[in-house]
Amino acid sequence: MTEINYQLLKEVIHSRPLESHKGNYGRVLTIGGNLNFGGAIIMSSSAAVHAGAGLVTCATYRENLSALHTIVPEAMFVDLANDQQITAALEQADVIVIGPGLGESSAAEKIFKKTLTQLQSRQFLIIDGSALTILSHHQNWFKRFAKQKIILTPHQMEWQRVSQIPIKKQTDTRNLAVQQELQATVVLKKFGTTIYHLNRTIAHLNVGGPYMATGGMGDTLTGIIAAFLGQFHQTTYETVVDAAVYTHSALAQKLSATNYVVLPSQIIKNLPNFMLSASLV
Ligand SMILES: NC(=O)C1=CN([C@@H]2O[C@H](COP(=O)(O)OP(=O)(O)OC[C@H]3O[C@@H](n4cnc5c(N)ncnc54)[C@H](OP(=O)(O)O)[C@@H]3O)[C@@H](O)[C@H]2O)[C@@H](O)CC1
Ligand SMILES: Nc1ncnc2c1ncn2[C@@H]1O[C@H](COP(=O)(O)OP(=O)(O)O)[C@@H](O)[C@H]1O
Ligand SMILES: [Mg+2]
Repeated sequence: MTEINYQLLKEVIHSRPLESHKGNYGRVLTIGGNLNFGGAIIMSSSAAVHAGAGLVTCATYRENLSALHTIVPEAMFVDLANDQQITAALEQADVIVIGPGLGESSAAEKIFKKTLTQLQSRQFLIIDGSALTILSHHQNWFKRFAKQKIILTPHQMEWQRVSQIPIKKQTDTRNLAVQQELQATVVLKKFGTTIYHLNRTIAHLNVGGPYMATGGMGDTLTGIIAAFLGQFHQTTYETVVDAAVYTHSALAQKLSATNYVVLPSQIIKNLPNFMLSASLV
């Protein structure tokens, strides 16, 4: 087991070459946000923009469009109810996030299955929130369609649903066994988040705390992981995932020095400054 530390950020976050453009920093597609949980996919999209993704497209329902564009005008929109638009968006993306606020309706199940079916081997897929619960009901889809480069970001209850391991019995040995069967990276979110990689290495997070316990905190993490995977290619993708998870909690910890609670939107706003500091040292 390795402890993730600040040193890792220096390996991953570099100054940008002068001759580069938005196409060099990742096309991120975020899928989610039903009527009740629109904020989740907006936070994911906004986190991706603020963590440096070159182009972010949010696939959500029309009801969320004006809120999306008010909060993060940098993000583009595709209508989650428009099959043709979704097909094209899935085709073009480098990194896909599915699940924040998606809900578990039959339409949500359909879009999850479509995403798995269309997934290309060059693409990264981050599965979070409602999509993890859908996955727990349809493990056969996952085994049939999924390719490598899939990252699951469950909290302990979502992991219980997917792995069938009760929260109290979620030890590294048991978690690793199921993760290896799934053949996906697993970011198990909790106090002391643990990341299980395909090569069986286990990375442990020793930053972050209860000031992060606000709805939307995990949704925000998905956007940071997506942006990092879209733009940082000088190390292995496992290292990039570790660096993204560390950034989310280390930044929250920094902000907690002067704030009783740290909101997802505060983390989002402070990402560019935090990343600049890491790129300079
Ligand atoms: N603003 C928005 O739009 C927001 C939208 N959201 C979206 O909502 C959707 C549903 O996601 P969800 O996580 O809220 O619900 P669910 O999957 O039922 O899990 C909760 C259950 O698990 C249990 N639990 C045990 N351990 C836990 C742990 N370590 N961390 C957390 N929970 C833990 C917990 O136990 P309890 O609280 O009862 O003690 C409870 O029984 C999803 O799409 C998400 O993206 C949210 O992000 C909020 C902001
Ligand atoms: N006590 C805590 N210590 C460390 N991290 C925490 C704590 N409480 C919450 N978090 C972090 O907040 C995030 C919560 O994720 P999640 O439950 O998926 O949130 P949501 O679905 O509401 O966006 C995770 O990254 C988790 O590690
Ligand atoms: Mg969540």
